[in-house]
Amino acid sequence: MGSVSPLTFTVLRDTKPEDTTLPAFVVSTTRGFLPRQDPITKLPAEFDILESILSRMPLKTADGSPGLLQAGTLGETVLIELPDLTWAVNKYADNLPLQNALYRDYSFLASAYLLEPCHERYMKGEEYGLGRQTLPTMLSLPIARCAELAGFKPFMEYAGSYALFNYRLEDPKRGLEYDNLRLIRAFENGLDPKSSEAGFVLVHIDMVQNSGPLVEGVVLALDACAASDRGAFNDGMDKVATAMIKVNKVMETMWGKSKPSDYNSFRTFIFGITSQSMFPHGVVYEGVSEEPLSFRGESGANDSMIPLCDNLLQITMPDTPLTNILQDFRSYRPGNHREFLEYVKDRSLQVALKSYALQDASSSALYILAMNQVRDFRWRHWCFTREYILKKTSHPTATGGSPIVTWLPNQLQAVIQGMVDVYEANGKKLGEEVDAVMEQTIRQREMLSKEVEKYCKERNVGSN
Ligand code: HEM
Ligand SMILES: N[C@@H](CC(=O)c1ccccc1NC=O)C(=O)O
Repeated sequence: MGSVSPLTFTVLRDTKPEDTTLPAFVVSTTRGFLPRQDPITKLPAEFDILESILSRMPLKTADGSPGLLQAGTLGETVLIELPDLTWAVNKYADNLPLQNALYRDYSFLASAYLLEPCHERYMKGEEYGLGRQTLPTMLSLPIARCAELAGFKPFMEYAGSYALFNYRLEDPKRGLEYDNLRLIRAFENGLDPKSSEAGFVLVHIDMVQNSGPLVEGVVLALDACAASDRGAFNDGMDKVATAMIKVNKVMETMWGKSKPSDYNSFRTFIFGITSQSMFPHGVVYEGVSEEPLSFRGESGANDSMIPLCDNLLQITMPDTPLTNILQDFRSYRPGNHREFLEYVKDRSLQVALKSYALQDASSSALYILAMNQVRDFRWRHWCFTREYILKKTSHPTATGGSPIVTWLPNQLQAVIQGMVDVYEANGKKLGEEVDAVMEQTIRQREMLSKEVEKYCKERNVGSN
């Protein structure tokens, strides 16, 4: 009676790269949230026509010549050339990493097909207007099938498609070094590795390649807390903060690798359906559903590193409609990522990680320093949003469908508040390093409030 059985979750140490019966995405201490093996680049021969359309698709193709999106002929090309290849998708049903590659490729084509008219208007300096409202069977049927097999919704996602399953190594021997990374698929100029589209995606890969030690730190902190092992707990928390320092350092390279002035042209193709003016009634997936369907678009909100930290550290978000969007985003990710995040959330509560940390001054300081990395990430992120989006476009919703001015600050203010609460609960006596961090944090809180107020006024939007 009374004892609660410990929750368990298996994090891979060996990613079993040759095993095609496991999904492409399984969390590990070595590759963290990256796929178990580098993404498949070459589809089986049955899909040659899909490959052909995708390689002709980008505004600028691999050989530098203008592609179908530049000519505005992608839609008609799909309708004329692409047969329904669902039978071929089924033929490879047992190979899950291959299904993931098919899902990536069909989702690129589906997004380009749906948003091509918006891109044309954007290039003429007009509003996005409406996208195509129907996905025809040669796209809807195979994407529904491979998405089901690979464990995704039938619309482009951050991990399974656009970002984390969209890189290849130019020289396999050099591994995941930034300069050795190339995109597999692109909408605009992304096949040129120096382009802003390539830089935008590849910086995400470069960050997530540091998530293995983050996962390791989280597992260590949880297990040590359960065993009341203070030394090991502090090591785990330190590992978490150190991994996030590295992630944040790489994040800073975004400014140089992807220019704010280039962002909005390839961005058109990564919008979703949910809460977007381009798809006011959803999209009809012909032959899949009588009712129109709606999915959120591409977003880093579907990355798993920050939700992992939120769940471990028990960061409390306010009870607002904005927080509901955050919860909804958590369903747009590989199944195993989702299960791991749920496990960490439940286990952290079960072992009362936060109160365990606050029972000891050194653990409290480490807890604040880990939170500080989450704050640092979200603050830089707010700066990105200001420079790449708010200063460049008045479109009110982000690609994932969240309100552009207020959503990110909802979470950033919550982290800041969490830090202030822990600092004050410790009588502000956690050493000089923490004092300096808190001084900066409180200054930032004021700056953020003022900025958000200014943008809300300018754009005539409420604060939540
Ligand atoms: C130029 C760079 C970036 C811009 C302009 C940008 C923009 C945005 C926007 C507007 C959102 C709101 C969500 C939505 O789509 O509705 C968002 C969410 C998010 N993005 Fe980014 N992002 C950038 C880079 C990154 C990078 C490099 C990462 C790293 C993984 C990232 C991770 C996230 C996360 C975790 C969220 C959810 C925020 C939260 O939980 O508070 N973003 N991003
Ligand atoms: N929500 C962002 C885009 C975005 O979030 C994103 C999209 C694809 C891949 C990574 C992303 N990273 C950042 O959040 C936007 O509205 O532009």
